[in-house]
Amino acid sequence: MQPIHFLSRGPQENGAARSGLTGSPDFPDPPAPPRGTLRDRTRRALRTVRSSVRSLPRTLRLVWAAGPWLTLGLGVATVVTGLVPAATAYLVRLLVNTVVEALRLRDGGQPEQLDLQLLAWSPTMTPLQAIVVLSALQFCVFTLNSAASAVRNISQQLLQDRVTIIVQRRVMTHAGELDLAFFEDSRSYDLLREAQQETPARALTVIGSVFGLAQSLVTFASVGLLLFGLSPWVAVVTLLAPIPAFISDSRYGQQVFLVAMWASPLRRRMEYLVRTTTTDTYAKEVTLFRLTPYLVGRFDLFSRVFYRRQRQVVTRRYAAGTAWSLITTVAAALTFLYVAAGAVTGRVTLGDLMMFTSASASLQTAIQTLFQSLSSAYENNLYLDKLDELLAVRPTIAAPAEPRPLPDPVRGHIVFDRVTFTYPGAEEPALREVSLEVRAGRTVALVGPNGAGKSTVIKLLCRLYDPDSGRILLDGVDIREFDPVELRRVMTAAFQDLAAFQASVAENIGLGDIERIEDRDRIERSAHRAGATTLVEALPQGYDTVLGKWFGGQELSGGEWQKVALARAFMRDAPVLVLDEPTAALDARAEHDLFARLARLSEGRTALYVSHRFSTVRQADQIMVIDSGRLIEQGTHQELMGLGGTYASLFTLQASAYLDDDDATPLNGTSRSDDEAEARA
Ligand SMILES: Nc1ncnc2c1ncn2[C@@H]1O[C@H](COP(=O)(O)OP(=O)(O)OP(=O)(O)O)[C@@H](O)[C@H]1O
Repeated sequence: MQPIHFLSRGPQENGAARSGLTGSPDFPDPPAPPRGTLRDRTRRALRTVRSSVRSLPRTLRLVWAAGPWLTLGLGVATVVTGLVPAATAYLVRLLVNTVVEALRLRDGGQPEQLDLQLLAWSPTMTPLQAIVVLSALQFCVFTLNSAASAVRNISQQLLQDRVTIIVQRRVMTHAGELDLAFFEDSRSYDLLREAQQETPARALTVIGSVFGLAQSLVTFASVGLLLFGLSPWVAVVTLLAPIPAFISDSRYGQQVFLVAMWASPLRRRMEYLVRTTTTDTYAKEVTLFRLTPYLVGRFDLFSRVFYRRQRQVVTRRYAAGTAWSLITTVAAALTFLYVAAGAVTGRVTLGDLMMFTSASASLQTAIQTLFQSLSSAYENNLYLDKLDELLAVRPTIAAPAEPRPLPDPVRGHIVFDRVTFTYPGAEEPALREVSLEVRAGRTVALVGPNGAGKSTVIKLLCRLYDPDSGRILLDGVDIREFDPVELRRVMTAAFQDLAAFQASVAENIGLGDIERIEDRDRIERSAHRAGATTLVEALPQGYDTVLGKWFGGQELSGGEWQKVALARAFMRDAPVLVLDEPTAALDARAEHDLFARLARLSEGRTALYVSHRFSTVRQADQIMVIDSGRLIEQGTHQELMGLGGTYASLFTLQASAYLDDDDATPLNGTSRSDDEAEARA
């Protein structure tokens, strides 16, 4: 996996306090962007502009991919609404000048050349007629503006939904290609959360800022031109006045983002606490142990720290913004004074003054929107970077350039050749120099104390991870030479921490071979092999019964879910069957029945299973005992009992739990094994 550079661990991630429940909510200041001199700030503001402008094509590509027609609609509406302020201001000028002329004529003045370029085609037009035409034009402009606003709102809203869908879809598809290791790393979890939750929520602001930028640019250019015609320096002052506010805002925009990233671990804890009090899996214990007040208390603790920080940044940002925008207000007042004075001395007409009033107000708004959009585009850009960062994470377990075709048929001969493996971030290897051989068609049981490395063997075999050293061979070929997708096609598995899909029984089983999800015969056969037929038949709608509470379905017991998951594993015609404690929740009879039939069920497949129940383990063709990441014993039940080692002691320990204490054989198992056997018994 590529290193994730940005996501520095928050303070809670360091040291001992990594628990989601305990630990200090100490939340030192996030890194503040350096204050620097005015020059530094200006440079930073320019960087913001450059970065925002550079990000535009990417954002536009995203929006375009979401809906080309909607984007076009939004584009046209943006240009139209962008031109409206200039058109309105210009019409106001013509209208006021015409009214002044009409009043002059009424008072007996001589007709003057009306400054009505628009009406030049009809020099004979009276002022009254001109007023009617201008009012009609004004009406057209307003109507056009309303229509354009409607188009803009519709396309913006729809585009927002489309962008959200597209981003979520991309994240889903990409997450499906990533390694298991990615999901087991808390930093990746943050990245995934940012990309998946923040980015779609940013869709509105992304679109808003891009098109807001475009609209204000159009207004800026058209109104700027009008003002320039009136007085160049008025235009320049009006255009430059909002820049200080922008420089201030670009600093805070960056800080808001930094705070959000810094608070990510904190928010993850808050989300976790919400989940513990609102999710069914926790409900029993939370109620029984009366944990809610404690959990809510923890939530309060984290949320206070989070909120305090947010409040600080948000207030500072907007207070500073308002203070700086005073400069803009002062400049606006001065220019207004100048133009008004010009109207009194006759340097400009009354129409010019009205046009200036209307135009400068629109220009101020346009420039502010322009700068805000730049800041916001910059901020959104940082969030979109998160999405890109996620999409750039490549699985380390990828197909080789020229994958080797799988043997046809796959026999299922498995060899671990001095395999050592350490989990990412772990200090000790989970497996050390493990060498083992499972001959094709055999049923092999992996046993050993908790944390011994049994599941790790299974994960490596399914190529969810790659070993640090050593090789894993399938039918004599290193599994890294195959395409992992092809490799997993020849394996089927059931795990203890099974996936309970909120779907019908048939679908839950059919997902084991997605191409045959409609094949009811096969689904029923798989259920039969897993010993789930009686269970399914007792359900109200049989195979069509929806399971799980999410969508109002029927809840199953742990063991019943396991039977369904087992049936799913049997759906696939895979030569290698892997069962990682899939029977821990089954009752003794169900498990016994399953393993008694396993050899037949596996139908010549290689079956590798992990179990802590020695009564079933003994039926395996071969038993491998793993302890502390090493293979320490292997053989049949008889051979291992004869050996009198760990297996024999664990077996005897478990058997003795069913007998009187007096009958129990003295043991020499490790203390971990003792705990485990006690728990299992
Ligand atoms: N995702 C992981 N990241 C880091 N360490 C892990 C991870 N999964 C397991 N380990 C560690 O690797 C070691 C072997 O774990 P493994 O799950 O293979 O044990 P196991 O024999 O299957 O145990 P159990 O009987 O409890 O299921 C343990 O010390 C465990 O803490």
